[in-house]
Amino acid sequence: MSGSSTSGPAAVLRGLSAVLALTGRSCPGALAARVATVVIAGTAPVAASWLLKYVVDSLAAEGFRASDLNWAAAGIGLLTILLAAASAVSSYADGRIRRATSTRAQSELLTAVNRLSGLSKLEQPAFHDRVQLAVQSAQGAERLVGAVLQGAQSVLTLAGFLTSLLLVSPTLAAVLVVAAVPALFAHLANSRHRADLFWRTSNLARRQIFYRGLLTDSQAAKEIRLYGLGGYFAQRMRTDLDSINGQEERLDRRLVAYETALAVLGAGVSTGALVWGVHQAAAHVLTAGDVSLLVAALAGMQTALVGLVGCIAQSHQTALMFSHYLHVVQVGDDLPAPAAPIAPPPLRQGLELRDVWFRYSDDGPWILRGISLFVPHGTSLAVVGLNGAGKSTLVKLLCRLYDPQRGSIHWDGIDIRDFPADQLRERVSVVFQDPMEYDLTAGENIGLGDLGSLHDHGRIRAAADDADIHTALTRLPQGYDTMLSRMFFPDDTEDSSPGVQLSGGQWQRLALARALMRSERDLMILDEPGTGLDAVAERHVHDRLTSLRRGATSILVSHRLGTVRAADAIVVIADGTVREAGTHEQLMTADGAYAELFTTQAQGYEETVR
Ligand SMILES: Nc1ncnc2c1ncn2[C@@H]1O[C@H](COP(=O)(O)OP(=O)(O)OP(=O)(O)O)[C@@H](O)[C@H]1O
Repeated sequence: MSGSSTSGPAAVLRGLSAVLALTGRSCPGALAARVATVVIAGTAPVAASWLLKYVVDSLAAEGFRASDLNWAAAGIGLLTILLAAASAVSSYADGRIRRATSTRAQSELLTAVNRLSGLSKLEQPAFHDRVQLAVQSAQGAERLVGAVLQGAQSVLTLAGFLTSLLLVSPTLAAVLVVAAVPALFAHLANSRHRADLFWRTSNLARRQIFYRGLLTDSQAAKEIRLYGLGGYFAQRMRTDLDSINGQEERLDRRLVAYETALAVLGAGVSTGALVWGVHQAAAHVLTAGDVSLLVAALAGMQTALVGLVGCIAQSHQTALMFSHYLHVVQVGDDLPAPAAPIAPPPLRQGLELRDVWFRYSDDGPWILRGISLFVPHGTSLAVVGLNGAGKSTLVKLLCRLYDPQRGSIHWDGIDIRDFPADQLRERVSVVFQDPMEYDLTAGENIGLGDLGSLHDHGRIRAAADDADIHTALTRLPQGYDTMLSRMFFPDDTEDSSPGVQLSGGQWQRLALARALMRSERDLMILDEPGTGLDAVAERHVHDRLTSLRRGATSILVSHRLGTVRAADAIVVIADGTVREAGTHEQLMTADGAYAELFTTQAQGYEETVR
């Protein structure tokens, strides 16, 4: 991050105005109430000190009558009541602002992240850091509002006391203002350093959260214990924390020197002013009331100045941090939107890849190097190849989670970049190689495949049947309503017993059922749907999928060559290119890479059986 572009005054002002606008949108009523309390709390101390001066001068005057002071005493009492009420109202309004602003900021942030159509931004570590800082600043947005309001209150108090002091002694007022200038700049510099430090250490902070997650995650616990990795990861977390703490410590140490010097300067100025005031009163240049006003102004101005400097520093720092939030909510989509978007039509001719080249980053290796192939409508294509050949990458390109750098993918002859990505995905059903395991009920885990049918028990059950998981789900304690989580309880139930966990193969079948909620879509893509299934389940699921895919356009990625031989066409991907293509029989006759893979697998089975 360049320091100048994101930590200059322009960035601070951008952050400030964005947070105030956000608060205005989130809770205008509470903000208005809080502004009213600022006016009361900012001006009441000044008004009280003038009333006090009047009382003291009256007491010292000849022929003073106690009844003359009744209104002044009542005024001081009223101000005290007003201040107390303002304090209570401001606590309440602050609570509302905190809840509304933080909720709105976080929801706008997540909406922005979710607007990214592709995966590439989310896979960049720097963007990750920004999102993490943005989440922190979204949660702390209300602190910035609080600091700005507190600052405004201090400005009002300062202005009031400054005017009062100007009436007593313009020189003294000028000395007090000049004494505050170094404090202001020191705090501003400090907050800029702090914001830079946050950014510099965000990678370390993210990593130590990762280690902490590993050490407390039940999924990771097996390997961590088996390989004895606990101490190792704890040590790495410690090293990262030490590094962050070391950098913070150095900054804090610099601050001690600053703050001591500033406190001594402030105390010196106040003491000098007081001594001067007493001498002036002794010489009858100032009245006793003037001295009481001077004492109140000195105390009030010191407090307001410290408050103002603190608020500026805090809002400066928080506003700079807020630039990360603004960066994320304003981030452009990682997939270019089509200039003239077309709604994807039902697939009728087929899907075609024309000389597709792809790599994950500009300086990374090419993963796909000129892939060309055609999947006619209503046929099945199987994709096979060694680990890392680029099969899953191809699947992700077909879903437009990335765009190829060269070449194009066509849906009935139309470049898929001309479709809005979400509309293309509406026409596709996919089981990814690493499907999600949602901490939700079994029924929801399936229904999520088609949100519109989330509560359609008939369809959910049919999909579970097709994925051969229905019977297992009915045996769960609450059937389809069983929570598949050890962390959360189901909503809207009295039941607070923890949910259950499924086996790896059962989760895999659940993911398959989720995809089958969309089985009527134009294109079905299955990336290793058999991983984790036992032999009986695999046979069963495979037969079911074969019949479901019949007449539909489908792409199946699999290492189990027994399951791909029925496909209408098979391609072998190697080194990012199509090494071979044809039917099972053609490829076996060609005696090339496919035949070698197939024979090796078949021999493995035969040897096992023997
Ligand atoms: N998000 C990513 N960022 C960078 N490189 C990636 C990413 N995903 C995959 N790769 C790289 O792309 C190459 C192809 O990966 P891909 O997952 O497409 O292979 P695959 O053929 O599906 O392998 P497997 O049979 O093991 O599932 C690998 O070298 C992998 O390291």
